[in-house]
Amino acid sequence: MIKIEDLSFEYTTFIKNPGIKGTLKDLFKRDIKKINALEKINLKIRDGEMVGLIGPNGAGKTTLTKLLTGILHPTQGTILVNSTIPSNQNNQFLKEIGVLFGQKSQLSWDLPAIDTLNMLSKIYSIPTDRYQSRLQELTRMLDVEKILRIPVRKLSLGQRVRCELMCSLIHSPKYLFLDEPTLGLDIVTQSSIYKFLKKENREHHTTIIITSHYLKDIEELTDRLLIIMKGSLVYDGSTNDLPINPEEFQHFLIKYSDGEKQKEIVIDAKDVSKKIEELGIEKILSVTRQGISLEDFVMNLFAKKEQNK
Ligand SMILES: Nc1ncnc2c1ncn2[C@@H]1O[C@H](COP(=O)(O)OP(=O)(O)OP(=O)(O)O)[C@@H](O)[C@H]1O
Repeated sequence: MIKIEDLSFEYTTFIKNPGIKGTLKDLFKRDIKKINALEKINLKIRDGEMVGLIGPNGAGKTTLTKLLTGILHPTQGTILVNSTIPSNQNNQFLKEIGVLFGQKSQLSWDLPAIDTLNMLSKIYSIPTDRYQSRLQELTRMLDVEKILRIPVRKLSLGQRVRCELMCSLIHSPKYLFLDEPTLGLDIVTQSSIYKFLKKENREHHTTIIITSHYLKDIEELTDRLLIIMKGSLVYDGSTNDLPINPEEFQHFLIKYSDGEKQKEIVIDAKDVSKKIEELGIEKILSVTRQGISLEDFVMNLFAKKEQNK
C-alpha cells in the first residue's frame, strides 16, 4: 500500500544576479527563491493497482515520482510505501521498487544490455536460478532475444526502452514507477509496451504508477486516473467516470507523400482510418498521436462540474 498524507514539496533555488556586479554580490549573499512543486496531496494506492498520473508541464508529476522513490524528501507531510519511508532508502525498500525515468538511462551506451542486467543481478543479490528464470521470462515478454547482446548505442529508441524496462523489473519489484516511459515512441511500440505492462501487473500483481502527458494512453492502460495541476491533485477517479469523453480531445498527425511533396494533416482520432483509406496506405509516411491539451481538458472538466452544480 502507498499512503500519502498532506504531502507538500518546495524546491529552493538561488537567483543568479546579472552581470559581473551581480556575480560578485552573489559571492557574499545569495537570493533564495522557493518553488511550491506540490501542495497538500492526500492519496492511497492499493497493492496491485495500476494508476495513471497525468498533468501538463511543470505540474509536479516528476517531483511526486521522485518523492515516492525516495530521491527527494518531503518538505511537509508523510509518504509510506509498503510501510517504509522512501527517503530513508533502506536496502529492502530499494529491492521492492523499480524505476524508469523516460529521459534517464540505466544502460551503458557502449555495453550490451545483458551486461547491465548481469551487474544488476549482483547489486540486487538475486539468486542465480531466480535471475535466469526472470531473465528468460522478460526476454520472452518484451521480445528482446535478438537485441540483448548488441551494444546499446546501436539500438533504436523503442528497443532501448524495452531493455530499460527489463532493468527496472529484473529484480521483480512490488512497485514500478514509470515517468514518461513511451516518450518519443511510435504508436505501435507504445501499445506493445502498454500490453506488456498490463501483463506484468496481471501476472505478478505489481503496483504500477505511470506518468504521462497523454490522457488517452493512460485511459487505455489504467482504471484509475490522477490529474495533477500546479502541484495539486485535481482529479482522482476512474477513467470511466470522467464527465467528458477524452476522445473529443484526441487527434493524430498524418504525414503523407503527395507526388513529390511531403504533406501533413491533423485529424480527429475517430476519422483516422477513414482518412488513411482516402489517401491510400502507400502514400502514408507516418501516423503520430498528438497529445491532448491538458489545460483544455481540465478546464473543460471543471467547467462541466460547475454547470452541473
Ligand atoms: N530541481 C529543481 N529545482 C527547482 N525547481 C524545480 C526543480 N525541478 C522541478 N522544479 C519545478 O517544480 C515544478 C514541478 O516540476 P516537475 O518536474 O515535477 O513537473 P512535471 O509535471 O514532471 O513536468 P514535465 O511534464 O515538464 O516533466 C515546476 O515548477 C518546476 O519548474
